[in-house]
Amino acid sequence: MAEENGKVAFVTGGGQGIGKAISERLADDGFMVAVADLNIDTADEVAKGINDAGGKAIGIQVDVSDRDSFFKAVGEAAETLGGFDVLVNNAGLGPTTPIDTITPEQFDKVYHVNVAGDIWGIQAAHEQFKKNGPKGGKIINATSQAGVVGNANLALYSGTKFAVRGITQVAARDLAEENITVNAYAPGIVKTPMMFDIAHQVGQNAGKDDDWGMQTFAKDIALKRLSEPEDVAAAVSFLAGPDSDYITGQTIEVDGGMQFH
Ligand SMILES: NC(=O)C1=CN([C@@H]2O[C@H](COP(=O)(O)OP(=O)(O)OC[C@H]3O[C@@H](n4cnc5c(N)ncnc54)[C@H](O)[C@@H]3O)[C@@H](O)[C@H]2O)C=CC1
Ligand SMILES: CC(=O)C(C)=O
Repeated sequence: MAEENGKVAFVTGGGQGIGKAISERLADDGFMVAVADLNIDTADEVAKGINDAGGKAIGIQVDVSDRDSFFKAVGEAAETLGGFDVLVNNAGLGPTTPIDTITPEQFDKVYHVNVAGDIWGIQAAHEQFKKNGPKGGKIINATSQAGVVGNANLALYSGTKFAVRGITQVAARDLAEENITVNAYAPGIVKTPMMFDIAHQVGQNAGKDDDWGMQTFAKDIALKRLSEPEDVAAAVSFLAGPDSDYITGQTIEVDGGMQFH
């Protein structure tokens, strides 16, 4: 663990997968971390692991799709940890949705979590950053390689992740005067419960097993290995730290070389 840097980071979806790795990495970097998740048990467990390792973290329950819940959780984190410097809008839903199967209910649910959730988070963080004066703050949003190039059978998910890149660019312009940077990370095929669910459905739909589903996504990775959550956390560490102070409105692709621009 690095020495505490006196800054507070709030990570949504911090209870598992990529969000867990980000929470642990930012704690290693010296941040006090609010591990925020719909599932308070996993959030508390991740926070406990960080505290046991010598860092400082709290678990907080949040439903990112609910604006009041997001504001309440961010307010609680700022009060308990003594400030607010970085928001990682990481929570997301990734259903497999062949185009004709998408229902209005599914559309509402996925857009409320993946898109509205990011907007509520930006608003709640902005309210706190105003108290920081010229110090500003950093907002980091999760998009995906599927938000850079449309992926088969992921119309709903890909659409939300394209929207996240648009919101990132606009918020970067809107908040720049207050020294608030807004960037995004676009993971590739990461070994998490979300990706294993997608691989399972793709394999099952093709009459194949889960490994075939995963390899279907993995075949275009230039570096020829699937991503660990820690690969993504390393890029978020850069975006949360001072070395990225002159970068805003950008999406960093952390996909082992799937999409090139
Ligand atoms: N796993 C992958 O291969 C990729 C993931 N991503 C993105 O990275 C982010 C994290 O993904 P994973 O770790 O794979 O997902 P995951 O499904 O393994 O974990 C997501 C976490 O978010 C939490 N969550 C879900 N709905 C929530 C809500 N309404 N409010 C608060 N928390 C909620 C869940 O409880 C869970 O702990 C997502 O935005 C995802 O779209 C992007 C590209 C690839
Ligand atoms: C889940 C995801 O973001 C993919 C397949 O890129």
